[in-house]
Amino acid sequence: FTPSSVCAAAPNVPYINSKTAAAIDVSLMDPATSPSYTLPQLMELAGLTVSTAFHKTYPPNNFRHVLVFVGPGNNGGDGLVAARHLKLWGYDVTCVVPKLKDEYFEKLKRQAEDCGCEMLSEEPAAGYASLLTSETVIIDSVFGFSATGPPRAPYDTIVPFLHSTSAPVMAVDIPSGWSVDSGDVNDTKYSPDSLISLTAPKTGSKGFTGRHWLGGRFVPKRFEAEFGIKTEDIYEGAEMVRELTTTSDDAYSVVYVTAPNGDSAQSIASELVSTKTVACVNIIPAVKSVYAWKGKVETDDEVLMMIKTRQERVKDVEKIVKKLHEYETPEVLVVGVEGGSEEYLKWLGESVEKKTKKDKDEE
Ligand SMILES: NC(=O)C1=CN([C@@H]2O[C@H](COP(=O)(O)OP(=O)(O)OC[C@H]3O[C@@H](n4cnc5c(N)ncnc54)[C@H](OP(=O)(O)O)[C@@H]3O)[C@@H](O)[C@H]2O)[C@@H](O)CC1
Ligand SMILES: [K+]
Repeated sequence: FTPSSVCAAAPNVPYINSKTAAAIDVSLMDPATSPSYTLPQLMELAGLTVSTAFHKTYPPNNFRHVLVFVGPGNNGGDGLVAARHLKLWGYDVTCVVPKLKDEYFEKLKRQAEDCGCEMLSEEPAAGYASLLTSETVIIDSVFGFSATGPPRAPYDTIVPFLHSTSAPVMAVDIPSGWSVDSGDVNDTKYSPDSLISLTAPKTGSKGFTGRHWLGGRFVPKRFEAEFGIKTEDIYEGAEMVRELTTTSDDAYSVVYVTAPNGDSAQSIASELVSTKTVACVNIIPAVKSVYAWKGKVETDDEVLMMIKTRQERVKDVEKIVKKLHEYETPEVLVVGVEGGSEEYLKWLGESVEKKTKKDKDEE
Protein backbone atom coordinates (compact mmCIF):
# COMPACT_ATOMS: atom_id res chain seq x y z
CA PHE A 1 0.00 0.00 0.00
CA THR A 2 1.45 3.37 -1.00
CA PRO A 3 -0.19 6.62 0.07
CA SER A 4 -0.93 8.83 -2.91
CA SER A 5 0.86 11.79 -1.38
CA VAL A 6 3.48 11.53 1.31
CA CYS A 7 3.76 14.79 3.18
CA ALA A 8 7.05 15.97 4.55
CA ALA A 9 7.29 17.53 8.00
CA ALA A 10 5.82 21.04 8.44
CA PRO A 11 8.53 23.39 7.16
CA ASN A 12 10.40 25.62 9.53
CA VAL A 13 9.91 29.04 7.97
CA PRO A 14 11.30 32.40 9.13
CA TYR A 15 8.92 34.94 10.71
CA ILE A 16 9.02 38.62 9.68
CA ASN A 17 8.18 41.87 11.45
CA SER A 18 5.69 44.51 10.26
CA LYS A 19 8.48 46.64 8.72
CA THR A 20 9.72 43.78 6.55
CA ALA A 21 6.14 42.86 5.59
CA ALA A 22 5.48 46.42 4.42
CA ALA A 23 8.83 46.51 2.55
CA ILE A 24 7.96 43.26 0.75
CA ASP A 25 4.59 44.72 -0.23
CA VAL A 26 6.24 47.85 -1.64
CA SER A 27 8.84 45.78 -3.46
CA LEU A 28 6.20 43.49 -5.02
CA MET A 29 4.51 46.55 -6.50
CA ASP A 30 7.65 48.57 -7.25
CA PRO A 31 7.31 49.87 -10.81
CA ALA A 32 11.12 50.00 -11.03
CA THR A 33 11.28 46.21 -10.94
CA SER A 34 10.20 44.44 -14.04
CA PRO A 35 7.63 42.96 -13.98
CA SER A 36 5.96 44.48 -10.91
CA TYR A 37 2.58 43.41 -9.60
CA THR A 38 -0.44 45.68 -9.40
CA LEU A 39 -2.41 45.81 -6.13
CA PRO A 40 -5.50 44.13 -7.68
CA GLN A 41 -3.32 41.23 -8.88
CA LEU A 42 -1.84 40.73 -5.41
CA MET A 43 -5.25 41.01 -3.80
CA GLU A 44 -6.70 38.37 -6.12
CA LEU A 45 -3.82 36.01 -5.32
CA ALA A 46 -4.00 36.70 -1.58
CA GLY A 47 -7.80 36.27 -1.57
CA LEU A 48 -7.59 33.00 -3.50
CA THR A 49 -4.96 31.82 -1.01
CA VAL A 50 -7.21 32.69 1.93
CA SER A 51 -10.18 30.85 0.42
CA THR A 52 -8.03 27.78 -0.33
CA ALA A 53 -6.83 27.58 3.28
CA PHE A 54 -10.41 28.12 4.46
CA HIS A 55 -11.79 25.32 2.27
CA LYS A 56 -9.13 22.90 3.53
CA THR A 57 -9.85 23.73 7.17
CA TYR A 58 -13.64 24.04 7.00
CA PRO A 59 -15.13 21.93 4.16
CA PRO A 60 -18.55 23.23 3.07
CA ASN A 61 -20.40 19.99 3.90
CA ASN A 62 -19.66 20.64 7.60
CA PHE A 63 -19.45 24.43 7.68
CA ARG A 64 -22.04 26.00 5.40
CA HIS A 65 -21.92 29.62 6.46
CA VAL A 66 -19.04 32.08 6.32
CA LEU A 67 -19.21 35.46 8.07
CA VAL A 68 -16.48 37.78 6.80
CA PHE A 69 -15.54 40.92 8.73
CA VAL A 70 -13.95 43.29 6.20
CA GLY A 71 -11.50 45.93 7.45
CA PRO A 72 -10.48 49.28 5.96
CA GLY A 73 -7.20 48.21 4.32
CA ASN A 74 -5.82 45.47 2.10
CA ASN A 75 -6.47 42.81 4.74
CA GLY A 76 -10.15 43.65 4.21
CA GLY A 77 -9.64 43.40 0.43
CA ASP A 78 -8.30 39.85 0.90
CA GLY A 79 -11.51 39.06 2.78
CA LEU A 80 -13.74 40.42 0.00
CA VAL A 81 -11.93 38.36 -2.67
CA ALA A 82 -12.05 35.24 -0.48
CA ALA A 83 -15.80 35.83 0.11
CA ARG A 84 -16.46 35.76 -3.64
CA HIS A 85 -14.52 32.49 -4.14
CA LEU A 86 -16.13 30.82 -1.13
CA LYS A 87 -19.61 31.71 -2.36
CA LEU A 88 -18.77 30.15 -5.74
CA TRP A 89 -17.39 27.08 -3.92
CA GLY A 90 -20.71 26.36 -2.22
CA TYR A 91 -20.80 28.31 1.05
CA ASP A 92 -23.44 30.84 2.16
CA VAL A 93 -21.48 34.03 2.70
CA THR A 94 -22.28 37.17 4.69
CA CYS A 95 -19.85 40.11 4.67
CA VAL A 96 -19.79 42.93 7.19
CA VAL A 97 -18.29 45.90 5.32
CA PRO A 98 -18.56 49.11 7.35
CA LYS A 99 -16.19 51.20 5.18
CA LEU A 100 -14.59 50.96 1.77
CA LYS A 101 -11.18 52.43 1.01
CA ASP A 102 -11.70 53.50 -2.59
CA GLU A 103 -13.35 52.71 -5.91
CA TYR A 104 -11.37 49.47 -6.34
CA PHE A 105 -12.75 48.18 -3.04
CA GLU A 106 -16.25 49.23 -4.17
CA LYS A 107 -15.74 46.98 -7.19
CA LEU A 108 -14.55 44.06 -5.05
CA LYS A 109 -17.68 44.47 -2.94
CA ARG A 110 -19.95 44.58 -5.99
CA GLN A 111 -18.26 41.51 -7.51
CA ALA A 112 -18.80 39.52 -4.31
CA GLU A 113 -22.41 40.74 -4.14
CA ASP A 114 -22.94 39.84 -7.78
CA CYS A 115 -21.81 36.28 -6.99
CA GLY A 116 -24.42 36.04 -4.23
CA CYS A 117 -22.67 37.20 -1.05
CA GLU A 118 -24.90 39.05 1.39
CA MET A 119 -23.55 42.50 2.37
CA LEU A 120 -24.09 44.40 5.61
CA SER A 121 -22.68 47.84 6.24
CA GLU A 122 -23.46 48.04 9.93
CA GLU A 123 -24.12 45.96 13.01
CA PRO A 124 -27.63 44.44 13.07
CA ALA A 125 -29.88 45.75 15.85
CA ALA A 126 -29.67 42.34 17.54
CA GLY A 127 -25.84 42.42 17.46
CA TYR A 128 -23.25 40.52 15.43
CA ALA A 129 -24.03 37.35 17.36
CA SER A 130 -27.44 37.27 15.63
CA LEU A 131 -25.63 36.53 12.34
CA LEU A 132 -24.22 33.26 13.64
CA THR A 133 -25.67 29.85 12.84
CA SER A 134 -24.44 26.52 14.18
CA GLU A 135 -22.48 26.14 10.94
CA THR A 136 -20.81 29.57 10.85
CA VAL A 137 -17.08 30.10 10.59
CA ILE A 138 -15.86 33.70 10.80
CA ILE A 139 -13.11 35.21 8.68
CA ASP A 140 -11.22 37.94 10.50
CA SER A 141 -9.96 40.19 7.70
CA VAL A 142 -10.25 43.37 9.75
CA PHE A 143 -6.61 44.40 10.32
CA GLY A 144 -3.38 43.25 8.69
CA PHE A 145 0.24 44.21 9.11
CA SER A 146 -0.38 48.02 9.04
CA ALA A 147 -2.77 48.27 11.99
CA THR A 148 -1.61 50.10 15.11
CA GLY A 149 -3.17 51.01 18.45
CA PRO A 150 -6.59 50.10 19.83
CA PRO A 151 -9.34 49.61 17.22
CA ARG A 152 -11.13 52.82 16.28
CA ALA A 153 -14.82 53.09 15.30
CA PRO A 154 -16.52 51.30 13.64
CA TYR A 155 -14.07 48.45 14.33
CA ASP A 156 -14.22 49.08 18.08
CA THR A 157 -17.32 46.86 18.26
CA ILE A 158 -16.23 44.31 15.62
CA VAL A 159 -12.85 43.47 17.16
CA PRO A 160 -14.24 42.87 20.70
CA PHE A 161 -16.92 40.66 19.13
CA LEU A 162 -14.19 38.60 17.40
CA HIS A 163 -12.36 38.33 20.72
CA SER A 164 -15.37 37.05 22.60
CA THR A 165 -17.29 34.86 20.14
CA SER A 166 -17.32 31.10 20.57
CA ALA A 167 -17.70 30.56 16.78
CA PRO A 168 -14.53 29.34 15.05
CA VAL A 169 -12.50 32.12 13.44
CA MET A 170 -9.90 32.00 10.66
CA ALA A 171 -7.67 35.07 10.96
CA VAL A 172 -6.06 36.57 7.86
CA ASP A 173 -2.35 37.39 8.28
CA ILE A 174 -2.56 38.31 11.99
CA PRO A 175 -5.36 38.02 14.54
CA SER A 176 -6.94 41.52 14.62
CA GLY A 177 -6.17 43.24 17.90
CA TRP A 178 -2.84 41.45 18.31
CA SER A 179 0.34 43.44 17.81
CA VAL A 180 1.85 42.48 14.44
CA ASP A 181 5.30 42.37 16.05
CA SER A 182 4.59 41.30 19.63
CA GLY A 183 1.41 39.19 19.57
CA ASP A 184 -1.28 39.34 22.23
CA VAL A 185 0.47 41.97 24.37
CA ASN A 186 -2.85 43.55 25.35
CA ASP A 187 -3.96 40.23 26.82
CA THR A 188 -7.12 40.03 24.67
CA LYS A 189 -7.11 36.22 25.11
CA TYR A 190 -8.23 36.14 21.46
CA SER A 191 -7.30 32.74 20.09
CA PRO A 192 -8.60 32.16 16.55
CA ASP A 193 -9.17 28.56 15.50
CA SER A 194 -6.91 28.99 12.44
CA LEU A 195 -4.60 31.50 10.77
CA ILE A 196 -3.55 32.05 7.16
CA SER A 197 -0.27 33.99 7.03
CA LEU A 198 0.51 35.74 3.75
CA THR A 199 4.05 35.80 2.29
CA ALA A 200 5.63 34.89 5.66
CA PRO A 201 4.25 34.53 9.20
CA LYS A 202 4.50 37.69 11.29
CA THR A 203 6.52 37.64 14.53
CA GLY A 204 3.37 38.50 16.50
CA SER A 205 1.84 35.15 15.54
CA LYS A 206 4.66 33.10 17.10
CA GLY A 207 2.44 32.26 20.05
CA PHE A 208 -0.43 31.14 17.81
CA THR A 209 -1.52 27.60 18.63
CA GLY A 210 -4.32 26.72 16.17
CA ARG A 211 -4.13 25.43 12.60
CA HIS A 212 -1.65 27.61 10.78
CA TRP A 213 -1.34 27.96 7.00
CA LEU A 214 1.14 29.87 4.90
CA GLY A 215 0.34 31.23 1.44
CA GLY A 216 2.45 33.42 -0.81
CA ARG A 217 2.97 31.44 -3.94
CA PHE A 218 3.31 34.60 -5.95
CA VAL A 219 6.47 36.01 -4.37
CA PRO A 220 9.56 35.72 -6.59
CA LYS A 221 12.46 33.59 -5.35
CA ARG A 222 14.81 36.59 -5.42
CA PHE A 223 12.95 37.85 -2.30
CA GLU A 224 14.56 35.03 -0.29
CA ALA A 225 17.96 36.70 -0.41
CA GLU A 226 16.53 40.20 -0.11
CA PHE A 227 14.14 39.65 2.83
CA GLY A 228 15.20 36.34 4.40
CA ILE A 229 11.90 34.60 3.69
CA LYS A 230 11.11 31.25 2.06
CA THR A 231 9.21 31.21 -1.21
CA GLU A 232 8.23 28.51 -3.68
CA ASP A 233 10.18 25.53 -2.27
CA ILE A 234 7.74 25.09 0.60
CA TYR A 235 4.68 24.44 -1.57
CA GLU A 236 3.78 21.09 -3.11
CA GLY A 237 2.14 20.28 -6.45
CA ALA A 238 -0.37 22.93 -7.45
CA GLU A 239 -1.12 23.95 -3.84
CA MET A 240 -1.53 27.66 -2.96
CA VAL A 241 -0.95 27.00 0.75
CA ARG A 242 1.25 24.98 3.05
CA GLU A 243 0.30 23.95 6.56
CA LEU A 244 2.73 25.12 9.22
CA THR A 245 0.94 23.50 12.17
CA THR A 246 3.38 21.29 14.01
CA THR A 247 1.99 17.83 14.42
CA SER A 248 4.85 16.24 16.36
CA ASP A 249 2.73 15.90 19.50
CA ASP A 250 -0.25 14.40 17.66
CA ALA A 251 -1.46 11.09 18.97
CA TYR A 252 -2.56 8.18 16.79
CA SER A 253 -4.44 4.97 17.42
CA VAL A 254 -5.04 1.60 15.82
CA VAL A 255 -8.57 0.27 16.16
CA TYR A 256 -9.28 -3.45 15.72
CA VAL A 257 -12.73 -4.44 14.48
CA THR A 258 -13.76 -7.92 13.33
CA ALA A 259 -16.46 -8.43 10.69
CA PRO A 260 -18.28 -11.52 9.43
CA ASN A 261 -16.96 -11.27 5.87
CA GLY A 262 -14.99 -9.16 3.42
CA ASP A 263 -18.03 -7.34 1.97
CA SER A 264 -19.21 -6.18 5.37
CA ALA A 265 -15.67 -5.03 6.29
CA GLN A 266 -15.31 -3.30 2.93
CA SER A 267 -18.46 -1.21 3.36
CA ILE A 268 -17.45 -0.11 6.87
CA ALA A 269 -13.89 0.64 5.68
CA SER A 270 -15.16 2.69 2.72
CA GLU A 271 -17.33 4.83 4.98
CA LEU A 272 -14.47 5.37 7.46
CA VAL A 273 -11.98 6.37 4.77
CA SER A 274 -14.28 8.43 2.53
CA THR A 275 -15.38 10.58 5.48
CA LYS A 276 -11.70 11.13 6.42
CA THR A 277 -12.46 9.65 9.84
CA VAL A 278 -9.47 7.34 9.38
CA ALA A 279 -6.42 7.25 7.13
CA CYS A 280 -6.33 3.56 6.25
CA VAL A 281 -7.99 0.22 6.93
CA ASN A 282 -6.20 -3.10 6.37
CA ILE A 283 -8.67 -5.94 5.89
CA ILE A 284 -7.06 -9.21 6.94
CA PRO A 285 -8.98 -12.18 5.51
CA ALA A 286 -9.50 -15.68 6.97
CA VAL A 287 -9.30 -14.99 10.67
CA LYS A 288 -10.61 -17.73 12.96
CA SER A 289 -12.18 -16.32 16.11
CA VAL A 290 -12.80 -18.48 19.15
CA TYR A 291 -14.85 -16.87 21.92
CA ALA A 292 -17.43 -17.45 24.61
CA TRP A 293 -20.93 -16.15 23.83
CA LYS A 294 -23.99 -16.73 26.03
CA GLY A 295 -22.32 -19.63 27.82
CA LYS A 296 -21.07 -21.49 24.75
CA VAL A 297 -17.70 -21.65 23.02
CA GLU A 298 -18.16 -20.37 19.48
CA THR A 299 -15.78 -20.58 16.53
CA ASP A 300 -16.34 -18.26 13.56
CA ASP A 301 -14.63 -17.44 10.31
CA GLU A 302 -14.20 -13.71 10.26
CA VAL A 303 -12.11 -10.93 8.77
CA LEU A 304 -10.14 -8.44 10.84
CA MET A 305 -9.98 -4.72 10.18
CA MET A 306 -6.89 -2.88 11.33
CA ILE A 307 -7.88 0.79 11.32
CA LYS A 308 -5.40 3.66 11.60
CA THR A 309 -6.53 7.10 12.73
CA ARG A 310 -5.93 10.08 14.99
CA GLN A 311 -6.63 9.33 18.67
CA GLU A 312 -9.16 12.23 18.76
CA ARG A 313 -11.27 10.50 16.05
CA VAL A 314 -11.58 7.11 17.82
CA LYS A 315 -15.07 7.93 19.16
CA ASP A 316 -16.21 8.78 15.61
CA VAL A 317 -14.82 5.43 14.39
CA GLU A 318 -16.84 3.67 17.06
CA LYS A 319 -20.02 5.54 16.04
CA ILE A 320 -19.65 4.57 12.37
CA VAL A 321 -18.79 0.94 13.18
CA LYS A 322 -21.82 0.62 15.46
CA LYS A 323 -24.08 2.20 12.84
CA LEU A 324 -23.00 -0.12 10.00
CA HIS A 325 -22.03 -3.33 11.77
CA GLU A 326 -24.45 -6.26 11.81
CA TYR A 327 -23.25 -7.70 15.15
CA GLU A 328 -25.04 -6.90 18.39
CA THR A 329 -21.70 -6.18 20.12
CA PRO A 330 -19.01 -5.55 17.53
CA GLU A 331 -15.42 -5.64 18.63
CA VAL A 332 -13.97 -2.14 18.90
CA LEU A 333 -10.54 -2.39 20.49
CA VAL A 334 -8.26 0.63 20.60
CA VAL A 335 -4.48 0.41 20.83
CA GLY A 336 -2.30 3.54 21.20
CA VAL A 337 0.49 4.12 18.71
CA GLU A 338 3.83 4.60 20.44
CA GLY A 339 5.72 5.74 17.39
CA GLY A 340 6.38 5.11 13.72
CA SER A 341 8.24 6.52 10.78
CA GLU A 342 7.94 10.29 10.68
CA GLU A 343 6.78 10.30 7.04
CA TYR A 344 4.09 7.67 7.63
CA LEU A 345 2.75 9.45 10.72
CA LYS A 346 2.67 12.77 8.84
CA TRP A 347 0.71 11.10 6.05
CA LEU A 348 -1.64 9.53 8.59
CA GLY A 349 -2.22 12.92 10.24
CA GLU A 350 -2.87 14.68 6.93
CA SER A 351 -5.31 11.98 5.78
CA VAL A 352 -7.59 12.22 8.81
CA GLU A 353 -9.70 15.33 9.25
CA LYS A 354 -8.82 16.99 12.54
CA LYS A 355 -11.48 18.04 14.97
CA THR A 356 -11.98 21.81 15.10
CA LYS A 357 -12.30 23.77 18.32
CA LYS A 358 -16.08 23.86 17.67
CA ASP A 359 -16.28 20.03 17.43
CA LYS A 360 -14.33 19.73 20.67
CA ASP A 361 -16.50 22.32 22.45
CA GLU A 362 -19.61 20.40 21.41
CA GLU A 363 -18.33 17.12 22.80
N1 LIG B 1 2.49 41.09 0.95
C1 LIG B 1 1.48 40.26 0.67
O1 LIG B 1 1.66 39.08 0.51
C2 LIG B 1 0.15 40.78 0.52
C3 LIG B 1 -0.57 41.35 1.60
N2 LIG B 1 -1.86 41.62 1.51
C4 LIG B 1 -2.67 41.99 2.65
O2 LIG B 1 -2.52 43.32 2.94
C5 LIG B 1 -2.43 43.51 4.36
C6 LIG B 1 -1.79 44.79 4.68
O3 LIG B 1 -2.59 45.77 4.11
P1 LIG B 1 -2.56 47.30 4.57
O4 LIG B 1 -1.17 47.78 4.48
O5 LIG B 1 -3.58 48.01 3.78
O6 LIG B 1 -2.91 47.21 6.08
P2 LIG B 1 -4.22 46.75 6.90
O7 LIG B 1 -3.70 46.41 8.25
O8 LIG B 1 -5.04 45.81 6.19
O9 LIG B 1 -5.08 48.08 6.98
C7 LIG B 1 -4.63 49.25 7.46
C8 LIG B 1 -5.87 50.13 7.51
O10 LIG B 1 -6.43 50.06 8.79
C9 LIG B 1 -6.50 51.35 9.34
N3 LIG B 1 -6.12 51.25 10.73
C10 LIG B 1 -4.90 51.01 11.25
N4 LIG B 1 -4.96 50.88 12.56
C11 LIG B 1 -6.26 51.06 12.91
C12 LIG B 1 -6.95 51.07 14.13
N5 LIG B 1 -6.33 50.88 15.29
N6 LIG B 1 -8.30 51.28 14.10
C13 LIG B 1 -8.94 51.51 12.95
N7 LIG B 1 -8.33 51.52 11.75
C14 LIG B 1 -7.00 51.30 11.73
C15 LIG B 1 -5.59 52.22 8.55
O11 LIG B 1 -6.14 53.48 8.55
P3 LIG B 1 -5.22 54.78 8.80
O12 LIG B 1 -4.34 54.43 9.97
O13 LIG B 1 -4.44 54.94 7.57
O14 LIG B 1 -6.18 55.82 9.10
C16 LIG B 1 -5.64 51.55 7.20
O15 LIG B 1 -6.77 52.02 6.49
C17 LIG B 1 -1.71 42.29 4.82
O16 LIG B 1 -1.86 42.05 6.18
C18 LIG B 1 -2.34 41.24 3.93
O17 LIG B 1 -3.53 40.79 4.52
C19 LIG B 1 -2.52 41.32 0.21
O18 LIG B 1 -3.69 41.94 0.02
C20 LIG B 1 -1.57 41.57 -0.94
C21 LIG B 1 -0.42 40.65 -0.82
K1 LIG C 1 -6.75 39.91 10.38
